Amino acid sequence: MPNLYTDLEIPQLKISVRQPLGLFINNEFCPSSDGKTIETVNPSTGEVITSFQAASEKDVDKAVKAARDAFENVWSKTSAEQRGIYLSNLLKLIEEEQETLAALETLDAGKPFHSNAMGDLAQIMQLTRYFAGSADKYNKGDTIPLSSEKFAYTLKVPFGVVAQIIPWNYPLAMACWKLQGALAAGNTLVIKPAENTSLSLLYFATLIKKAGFPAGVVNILPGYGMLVGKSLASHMDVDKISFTGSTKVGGFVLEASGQSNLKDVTLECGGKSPALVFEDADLDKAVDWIAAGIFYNSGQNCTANSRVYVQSSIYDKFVEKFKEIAKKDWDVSGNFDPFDEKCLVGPVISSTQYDRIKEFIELGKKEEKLSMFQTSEFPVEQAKGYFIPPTIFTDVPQSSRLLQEEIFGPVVVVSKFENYDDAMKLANDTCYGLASAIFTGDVKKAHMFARDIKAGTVWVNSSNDEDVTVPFGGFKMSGIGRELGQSGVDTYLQTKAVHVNLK
Ligand SMILES: NC(=O)C1=CN([C@@H]2O[C@H](COP(=O)(O)OP(=O)(O)OC[C@H]3O[C@@H](n4cnc5c(N)ncnc54)[C@H](O)[C@@H]3O)[C@@H](O)[C@H]2O)C=CC1
Ligand code: BAL
Repeated sequence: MPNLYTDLEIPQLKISVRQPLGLFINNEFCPSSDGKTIETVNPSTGEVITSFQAASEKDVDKAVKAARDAFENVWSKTSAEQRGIYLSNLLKLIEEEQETLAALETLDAGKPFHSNAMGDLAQIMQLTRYFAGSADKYNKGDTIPLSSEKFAYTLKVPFGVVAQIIPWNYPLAMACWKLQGALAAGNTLVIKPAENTSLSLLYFATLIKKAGFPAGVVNILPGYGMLVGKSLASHMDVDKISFTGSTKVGGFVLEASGQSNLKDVTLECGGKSPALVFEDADLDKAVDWIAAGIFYNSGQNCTANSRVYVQSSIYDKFVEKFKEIAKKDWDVSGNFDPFDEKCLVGPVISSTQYDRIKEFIELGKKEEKLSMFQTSEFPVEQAKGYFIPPTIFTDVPQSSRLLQEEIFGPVVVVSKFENYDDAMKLANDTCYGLASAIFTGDVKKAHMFARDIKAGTVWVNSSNDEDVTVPFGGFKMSGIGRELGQSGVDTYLQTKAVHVNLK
């Protein structure tokens, strides 16, 4: 029998974590059926932390069956109020264990503990509170009068077994964006964390069990995307799938649904979100928001404002201030321990992502010969892990690959525009439509922008300050469907129409 737990020491916080390493099926940790494991690496040091069990197709069948049995026999008979009570129990446990959960995010995903990791936990607690309260509120249908002898009503019913595929940039937060709403709506779940960030969700499984959720309601299957993710997407007994990750894999998930049982699909995919700065904006505030909107989480945000367009009259001033703030507030140099309070920009997630981002930087510098500023020397000689200094490319043409493709790192492109029409044309010229931001003192221009931009989220005089009560999702190739807010429950419910004949 393989070891299904290990003790992880985190000396910076003086804590030791009893870390589960198995698949979580029917409220028990178990080994994978074929004995395969995956090593997970600390991105701030490049060192292996531990290895965990990697699910096989057989394990996928086992987890889906557990979820199906739990749905048919227990969860579909559990009242909405009781579902809310389980979620409230979970909230209490998350509150008690927030430091441990955040520490695992720092260890496994490299997130600066005090800012990013604890920030993720704050959001997770808020959304768990929100969805606990929503379990008995958003599952109501309508009555539709038809004639004196006929009426119809609608029932909002859960799909049944829902699969969820999670990315590595917000391992626990993205899982919770999906998990809590789906449970509030009355579904049972099989969740696959990303292969490089599975530890926090496996630890979270222990809280699911302690909170009292019946066996089989939540099943967690660490493993490879090409195997576990693919098998869930094409599984004949999964009723709905929700995915967050690259647009390319989102397409595969949609295709797998079409080739199997037409399961309902929600996709949260990539982005190349624009931020527009007009000459009537408060420039200092715009610079602060835009720097945070690209450099927070080392730029690994689907909504990162990775394209910045600035009105030509203030362009030079903006660029000067932007470089200053990047250097002052977001530099990587000097602190490579994400548990240290002074570390604000952590490493990127993996050597693969590091190499990918480095290639983009080389492309901009050498092939496209763009003007580039970095807050410190790159490669960062003193760092063992995957640290990339904030990088700003200026005067970038619209055709540049750096401006069109999602880089998913602390790399931003800045360009000029002359007037509103010019700016809108540039801002909408992309296959993505996830988020957008405008900085202006003119309220009319702000509302025109909200009308004209093709994006699922619009920020007026701010950026990347999402709230769990507000729906989130993309236009165009950024996704299908919405999460968070009431949509976070609605997306896990389907409508049944009942026609009643009184004659
Ligand atoms: N929108 C977002 O939040 C995210 C966007 N990305 C984008 O994707 C790029 C590449 O990162 P990757 O790790 O390769 O992203 P990815 O899209 O491959 O990974 C996301 C999740 O999908 C799973 N997956 C992979 N192949 C699958 C398949 N065939 N069927 C079902 N599930 C599958 C992975 O195991 C992981 O859990 C990033 O540079 C970034 O541009 C990555 C992560 C999150
Ligand atoms: N900001 C949370 C969504 C994402 O970046 O993946």
